[in-house]
Amino acid sequence: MNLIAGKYHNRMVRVTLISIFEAILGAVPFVVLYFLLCNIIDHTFTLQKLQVYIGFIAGSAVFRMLFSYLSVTVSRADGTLMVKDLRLRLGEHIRKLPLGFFSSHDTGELSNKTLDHVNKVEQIITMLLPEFISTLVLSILVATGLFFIDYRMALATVITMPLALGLLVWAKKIMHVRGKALYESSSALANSIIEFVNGIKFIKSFNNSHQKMDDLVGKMDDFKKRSLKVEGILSPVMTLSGISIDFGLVMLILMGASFMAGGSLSGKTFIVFVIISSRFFENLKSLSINYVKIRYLLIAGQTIQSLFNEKQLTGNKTNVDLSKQDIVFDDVSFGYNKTRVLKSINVTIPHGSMTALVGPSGSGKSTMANLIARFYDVNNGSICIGNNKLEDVDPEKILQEISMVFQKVVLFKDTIYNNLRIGKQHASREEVIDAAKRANCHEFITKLPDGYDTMVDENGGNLSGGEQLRLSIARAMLKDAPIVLLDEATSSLDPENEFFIQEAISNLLGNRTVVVIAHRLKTIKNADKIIVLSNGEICEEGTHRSLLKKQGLYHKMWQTQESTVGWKITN
Ligand SMILES: Nc1ncnc2c1ncn2[C@@H]1O[C@H](COP(=O)(O)OP(=O)(O)OP(=O)(O)O)[C@@H](O)[C@H]1O
Repeated sequence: MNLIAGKYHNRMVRVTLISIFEAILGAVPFVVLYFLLCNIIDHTFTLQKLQVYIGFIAGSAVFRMLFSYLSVTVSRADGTLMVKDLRLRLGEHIRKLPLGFFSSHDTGELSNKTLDHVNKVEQIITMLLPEFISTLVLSILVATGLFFIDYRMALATVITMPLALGLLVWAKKIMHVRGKALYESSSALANSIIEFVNGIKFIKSFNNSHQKMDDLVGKMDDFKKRSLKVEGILSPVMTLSGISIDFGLVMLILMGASFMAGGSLSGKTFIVFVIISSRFFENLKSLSINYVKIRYLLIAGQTIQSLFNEKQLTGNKTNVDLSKQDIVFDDVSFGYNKTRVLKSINVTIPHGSMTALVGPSGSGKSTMANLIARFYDVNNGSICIGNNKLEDVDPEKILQEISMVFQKVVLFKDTIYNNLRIGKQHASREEVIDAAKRANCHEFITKLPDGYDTMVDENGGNLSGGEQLRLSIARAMLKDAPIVLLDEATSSLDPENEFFIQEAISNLLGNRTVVVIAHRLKTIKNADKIIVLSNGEICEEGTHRSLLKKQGLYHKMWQTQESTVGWKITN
């Protein structure tokens, strides 16, 4: 709970104290009721006493209302602050997790944890916990009072408690197992809904909507089944626990009657016990229901905690200069899982150069780029930029120094202008336009209905693939980072778009260190260095000419591409 409450931990103590005061005030009517009953039975009741009792009850009611108001407002306000802080901390934590975490966790699961589960924690903090504490303290106070009046009768009152407690422990266990499964089912359902909505275009294009809808209905059925299972088992247990609490009243009456028959209990004490205990039992029942609710919602807290337990990338060096430095792979091995994808990579990517990564599909080109951006940490060896081992550097610092142009461009539902400014948050309009011009975007942007203020549809639906790619290059220009990772993706473009993009890429080069993941060798013919990967190992490196001379894999790939497209080698 400490991790979840964060810096608002003390505020939880404040809410607890207010609830305790509220409970103490709640005990006043019980005490007054006790004296009133004694007076009535003893025939000592007077109007004066009645006025005092009414004064006490009214006074305690006013204070209780005040505390109750305080408890609600303070717990709501604190709860809202706490939940806001929790969401921010959770977001911040998730942001710093390695990319591998996201491949092994569904979007639905993550959105469920950050939205729904956090709401459940809020429900515990703002509503259930104050009420639970207040009822618990009140029950303890009343039980203590009853013990002072007559310990035998008090024992009779609580004699069925172990049974009720045992049932509650059982309910807790059921909650833990079935509740967890219910949460998992709800995450799976959320994930399917997100997948369905995001992929609707593809689903429709493959005429697959019925099958996907069936999957979705299946998940809904599973969720319904699990909910019913939880309810179906929990309801009888809770009812049984309620009955066992009520049974305490029967025990009380039976034992009271036997004590009275034996002459060791007065009729007055007997009546006091019967009346006060019936209120006491109601309290116990609400306590047990709240306990089960809290236990159920706490599973949400545990899932949030497990997210906090995920290991972030280490490294806190921020005061380092990563510009004008070589990138050095020293005996690097890496695998996303147990299978090794990169094996003993030793290579230097010289600063200010254009270095191309080439090789068959699946040979590890993108993986090498992922490691430079430190989306993952290496398993063996090290990657250094200058003298700085990446593992020691703050991951955010690394990302500040790197621009990335991926095949799959992410555009947000916002204006073109704001989409470009993601490269540099505080860029002026002039800077944005200048970058757009250098990335060959300006012309097509100015032809759009609202120019730079045109709204981009979600995922850039109203822009062509080539236009999206050029916007992505403009972003990188604006960011002006010393290292550029570029996934060359011009193969699917028409010649005009390809020309514009090649020109934009040339403008991006400058004196930056550019690492290009190349799919077509023609585009990287003039690279300063070409690294040829095969099956996770470097099999050749050099310039285009030297590699052709070697007559190795590069030569073979070049010939294959040449014969496919019909190019002529001009050197
Ligand atoms: N997130 C991931 N989790 C598990 N395995 C992965 C992941 N990403 C890539 N791989 C595997 O790692 C290997 C190398 O993939 P990588 O994307 O680096 O190759 P590539 O040379 O860039 O391929 P391509 O040219 O097709 O893009 C492949 O076998 C791939 O299946």
